[in-house]
Amino acid sequence: AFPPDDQGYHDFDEVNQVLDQTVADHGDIAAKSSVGKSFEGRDIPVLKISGNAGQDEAEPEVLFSCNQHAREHLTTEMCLRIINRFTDGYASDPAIKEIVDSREIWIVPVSNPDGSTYDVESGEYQGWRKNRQDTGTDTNRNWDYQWGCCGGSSDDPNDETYRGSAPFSSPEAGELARFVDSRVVDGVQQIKAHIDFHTFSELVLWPYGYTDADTAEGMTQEEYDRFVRVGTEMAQTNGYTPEQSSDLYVTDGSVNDWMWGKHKILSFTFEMYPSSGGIDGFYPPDEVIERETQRNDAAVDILLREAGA
Ligand SMILES: NS(=O)(=O)N[C@@H](CCC(=O)O)C(=O)O
Ligand SMILES: [Zn+2]
Repeated sequence: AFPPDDQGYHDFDEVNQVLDQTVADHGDIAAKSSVGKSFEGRDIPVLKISGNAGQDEAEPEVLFSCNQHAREHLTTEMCLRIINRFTDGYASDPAIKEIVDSREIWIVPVSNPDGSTYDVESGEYQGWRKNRQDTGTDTNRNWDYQWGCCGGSSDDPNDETYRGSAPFSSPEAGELARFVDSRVVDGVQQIKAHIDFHTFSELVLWPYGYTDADTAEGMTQEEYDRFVRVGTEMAQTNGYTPEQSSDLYVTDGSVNDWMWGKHKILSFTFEMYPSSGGIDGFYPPDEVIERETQRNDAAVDILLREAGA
């Protein structure tokens, strides 16, 4: 459970209660399932939001994933904002209804349930980042694209950016990857766009992270220019800084590089509020949740529209 002053945040059990209530209230447009189990055996929930949610329809799909890093709890609230906005708004807002009826939206509010739970269960924040496998793996260095290639991760199990013993050695990354692989239908990946939400620094990041170069194998100038255009357009709505993720620092084995490198999914990382800070930057007071999640509503709509372009 979160500390008394931060009850506005949802712990893992509370997230599952929200998801179950959402399906109970909006069963025609919301369906809950699991992408698989975490290291400690927790089901990693995914909510699908779409008209006729029970059927796989030929509509562009978009994935929003949150809380890959345990202490980045504001991101879980970001995923819950997306869920509430597109379910509660469906009956009353024609623009919301239009989007939900023409897309299949997948939301994973807690990608790292073991780490997230560990970080808060004592009632005091642990500052934990990784999963809870042995000394912890940074799942955002564990994806099987250019894994460990380029000095963008660590081979030391005690480091915060430990890449794991092998690509997808962490069940959390491996299971989410398997879910995305499963969205290849008749040879075509149905998921067209993705945001992995992180905190903090207020940035919109696009691949590749493993190299400083704009273009590389699997990324033409035209494809890069599209990332820049869409990333810049989204950043103009939330006031974040748009840049290639390697402009921040080189990362290898990141989710964005895999989503694009393997599946050509237009995949971004958003670093949310605050823009700067120390360890306290990971723990903004719950009073900012509403403002800092609604801040991304327009960017989310841009990506949902772009998925059909
Ligand atoms: N959220 S964070 O860990 O401070 N930053 C992310 C940045 C991700 C990226 O550059 O692709 C990371 O290092 O995995
Ligand atoms: Zn992060």
